[in-house]
Amino acid sequence: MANDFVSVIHPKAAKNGEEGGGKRPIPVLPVRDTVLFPHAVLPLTVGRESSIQLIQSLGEEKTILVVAQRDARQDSPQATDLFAIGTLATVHKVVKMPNQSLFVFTEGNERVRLGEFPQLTPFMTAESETIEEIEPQKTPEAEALQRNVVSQFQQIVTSSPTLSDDLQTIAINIEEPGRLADFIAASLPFLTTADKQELLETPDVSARLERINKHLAKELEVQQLRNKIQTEVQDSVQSSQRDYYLREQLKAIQKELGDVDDTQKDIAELKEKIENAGMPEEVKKDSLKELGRLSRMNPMAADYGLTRNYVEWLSVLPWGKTSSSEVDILKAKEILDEDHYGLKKVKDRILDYLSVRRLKPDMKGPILCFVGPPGVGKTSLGRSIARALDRKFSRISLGGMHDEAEIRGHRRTYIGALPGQIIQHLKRVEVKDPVFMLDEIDKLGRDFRGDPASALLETLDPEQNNTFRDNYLDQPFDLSKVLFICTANQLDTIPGPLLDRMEIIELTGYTEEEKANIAVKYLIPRQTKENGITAENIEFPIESVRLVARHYTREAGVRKLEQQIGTICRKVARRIAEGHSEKLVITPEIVHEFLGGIKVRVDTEIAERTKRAGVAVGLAWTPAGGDVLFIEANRMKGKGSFTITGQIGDVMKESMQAALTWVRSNAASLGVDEDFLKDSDLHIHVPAGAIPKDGPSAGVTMATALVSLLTDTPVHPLTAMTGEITLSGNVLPVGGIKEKFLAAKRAGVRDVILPTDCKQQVDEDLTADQVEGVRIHYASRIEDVLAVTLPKTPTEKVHDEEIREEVIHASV
Ligand SMILES: Nc1ncnc2c1ncn2[C@@H]1O[C@H](COP(=O)(O)OP(=O)(O)OP(=O)(O)O)[C@@H](O)[C@H]1O
Repeated sequence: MANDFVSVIHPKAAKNGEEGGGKRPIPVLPVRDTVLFPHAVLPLTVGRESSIQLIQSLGEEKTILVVAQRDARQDSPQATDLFAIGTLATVHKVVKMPNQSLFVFTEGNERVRLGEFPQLTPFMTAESETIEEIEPQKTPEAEALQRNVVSQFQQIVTSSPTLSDDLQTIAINIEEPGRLADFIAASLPFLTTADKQELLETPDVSARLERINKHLAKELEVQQLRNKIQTEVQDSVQSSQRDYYLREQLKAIQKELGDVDDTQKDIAELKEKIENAGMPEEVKKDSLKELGRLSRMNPMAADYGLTRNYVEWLSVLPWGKTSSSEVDILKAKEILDEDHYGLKKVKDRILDYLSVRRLKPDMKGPILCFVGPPGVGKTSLGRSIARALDRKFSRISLGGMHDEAEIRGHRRTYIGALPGQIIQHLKRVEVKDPVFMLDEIDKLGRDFRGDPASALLETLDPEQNNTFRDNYLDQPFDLSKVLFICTANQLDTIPGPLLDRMEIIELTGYTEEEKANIAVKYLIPRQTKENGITAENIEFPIESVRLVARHYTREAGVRKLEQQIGTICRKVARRIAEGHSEKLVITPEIVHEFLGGIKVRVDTEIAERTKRAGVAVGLAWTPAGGDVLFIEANRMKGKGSFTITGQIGDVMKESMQAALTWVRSNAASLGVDEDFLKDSDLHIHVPAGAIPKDGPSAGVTMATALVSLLTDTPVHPLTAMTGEITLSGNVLPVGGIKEKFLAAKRAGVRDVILPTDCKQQVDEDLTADQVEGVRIHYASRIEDVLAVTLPKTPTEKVHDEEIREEVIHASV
C-alpha cells in the first residue's frame, strides 16, 4: 500500500493535545509494510474503501493517526490487528489517481499510544496519548554514539547506488539525537517493518540510537561481504564482458571514423560469392543459412573461424564454372605429337577415346589408366591431353595414401577438418571440368583409417560421381565433368573393382634409339633452356646421347637420362660463366669428363659373370620396366642337399626344383654324371639378394645354369632368356615380353631366347626398330634353349672368349 520515502523534513511538528491528540478521537489510517516516523514525510497510496472514505471525510482538520498493521496481508484490519503505537500525522496533499485510488502526502508529528476505538465503521477512530521522548544525558559517550551513527550512515549512503547524497547533508545538520535516529530509521530501505516499528516504540533516545547504530553496523558488514562477492563474480564475468565492450567500442569507433565494419564487409562479400558461385539451389539455400548463422555469431568465438572457413569453401568451389570448348581431334593429335615422341599406339588410343567423348560429351565411359615404368611419359601425356582439350590440369598423388579422409575429407566436427584432395584440387583449378591425374593408383594403402580405394571408387564411378559427397562439405558435388586419368607402374596391386572401371593403356619403355630421339627433340632443348644456355653454346651429337643412355642410365624411361643431360648442361653453363663462350661439342670424352667414369655397363657385367660355368642370364619384369637377372649355381662336396637363396618366393623355388628334377632325369642325354648329387651339395643363388623375386619365368635360366655347371661349360656371352619349364622339359609362355626384351636390348644382350608361344606377343608389341640388333630364338623345349646358350665345340668356346674380351676391353 505504500513505500516509505522521506523527501522533506518538517522542522516544526504539531504538538499532540493542542491540535488533535489527547482524548479526542482521531481517524486511524492503517498502513501495510511501512511505519511513519515523526518529522518524516511519507507519500501513501490509499486504495481501501474505508481509507478513501477516511481521507474524504477530513475537513479543515487534517490530523490522522497512521498506524502499521501487524500482518500486511490483512485487507480489512480491525483495531486488534494494528500495533498499539502509531504516529500522529498531518495530511498535506491528496491527489486522485485515475484508478480511483488516492495519493496522500502525510507528515509525522509525534509518537502516540492508541487508546479506545470509539468508531469502527466506515473507518476507525481512536483516542491517543502522546509518548514523551526520554532525552539522553549530554555525555561524551552519547556524543560519540551520535557521531558514529552519522558516520556509518554516511558510509552506507556513499556506497549505495539508490540513496541520494543529500541524505548525508541532512543527517549532519540534525542536532537532536532523537530526530536523527528517526530520520535515519525512515531513510534506510533495508530495515523491515518490524525493525521500524520497534524503533518507533522506543521513546528512550539513547536506546533508539543504540539500535540504529547496530542496524547500521550490520548493514555495513553485509555491504562489505556483498562487495567481495561482487568483485569475485565480476572478475570472472569481466574478461568476457571486457572483450564484448571493447569490440562494441571498436565498432563504434569504426563507425565514427566512417570505416565499414570488417566483419559485415566480409559477410557481404561471402554472400556475393555464394550468389555468383552457380550453386545448385539446395546447396545455395544451405550456404546462405550457414552464412546467416555466421553473421549472428560473435567474431571472437572459437567456432566463428570454423564456420567462416566452411562457408568460404562452399563459396569458392567451381559449382558452375567450366572451361571446355569442343574437343578438336586434329588439334589434339597435333598437340600430342608436339609433346611426345613415338608412342604411336598410345596416342591412337587416346585419340579414339577423345573422339568418343566428342561425339558423346555426357559419356559415362571408362577412366583412362596409363600403366608403365617410371619416366616413360605417363604424367606428361596427361598434361598434354589437358592442353589438347584446353582444360586445366592437376595432379593428385595417391602413393602411400592410407586414409579415406585424404580423398573424401574429414567431417566438420573433426578438429582441423578440411575437404579431401578431390575438392581441394577443384578449388585450385577453379573449374568443374579439369583433367585430374591420379598418380600411382597402384600404391594406394589401406589400414584402420579406412580404405581410400573405396572412396576413390565412388569418385571415379560415372554412375555415382555426379553426386560426390565430401565429408567436410557434406553437399553433393558433380564430378561427372572431370576427366580422370590414372597412372600406375603395375596392374597387380590395383584393387580389382577400380581396375574394372579403367581402360588400361600400357607404356612399356623405350629402346636406346627412341631414348636418343626423345633426348634430341625434347630433353636437350628443355635442359639447355632450363640451365640458361642456348643452342649457340652446346652441340650434343646423337652418338653422345646414345652413350649417355647406354652407359650412364639403366632405366625403361628417360628420367635419369634427362637428369644426366641436365648435369652436362650445368657444366656447360659453368664453363660459360667462367669465360669460355665458344660452342662446346659434347664428345664421348666430354661426357666422360662431365659425368665421371662409366657408371653402368651391363654388357660388361654379363660378359664378366658368364666367364664361369654355372651362371646364366635371365630376364625379369619389374614395375620399373624389365631387367636382366643372373642365376648362379655352384656345387661342393656334400651329401646331396639342394640350397636356394636370394629372397625368392615359393613359385620360383618350385620352378628351381622342377629344373633340377628335369636335369637329373635327363642327365645321361645331357652328358652329365647321373650320380652328380651323390657326393656333392648344390646351391643356387639369385643375386641382388635384398630384392624379393618370384614367378615361374626363370625356369629355363635355372636349368641352363645347372647344366652349365654340371657340364662345366660357360654359357654364351650376351645371351639372355625367359620361360617357364615343366617337369617334362616343355617351355611355357610368360608375360611381360616387351619389357623383358627391351631390358635385354638396353643391357647389350645380342641373343634373346623366348618361349615359342610368345611369338605373337613379339610381333604385336615390338616394332621392327625395337627388335633390330637382337637375335630372337624361340624355344618350345628346354633342349632348344640349351642348344642356343651352351657352346658345343671348342671353336665356339674360343669364339665366346673373344667376344667376352672384346666387350670387357670396350669398357676400359
Ligand atoms: N615420348 C616422350 N616424348 C617426349 N618426352 C618424353 C617422352 N616420354 C617421357 N618424356 C619426358 O620424360 C619425363 C618424365 O616423364 P613423366 O614424368 O611423364 O613420367 P611418368 O611415366 O609419369 O613417371 P612416374 O611413373 O615416375 O610418374 C618428362 O619430362 C617427359 O616429358
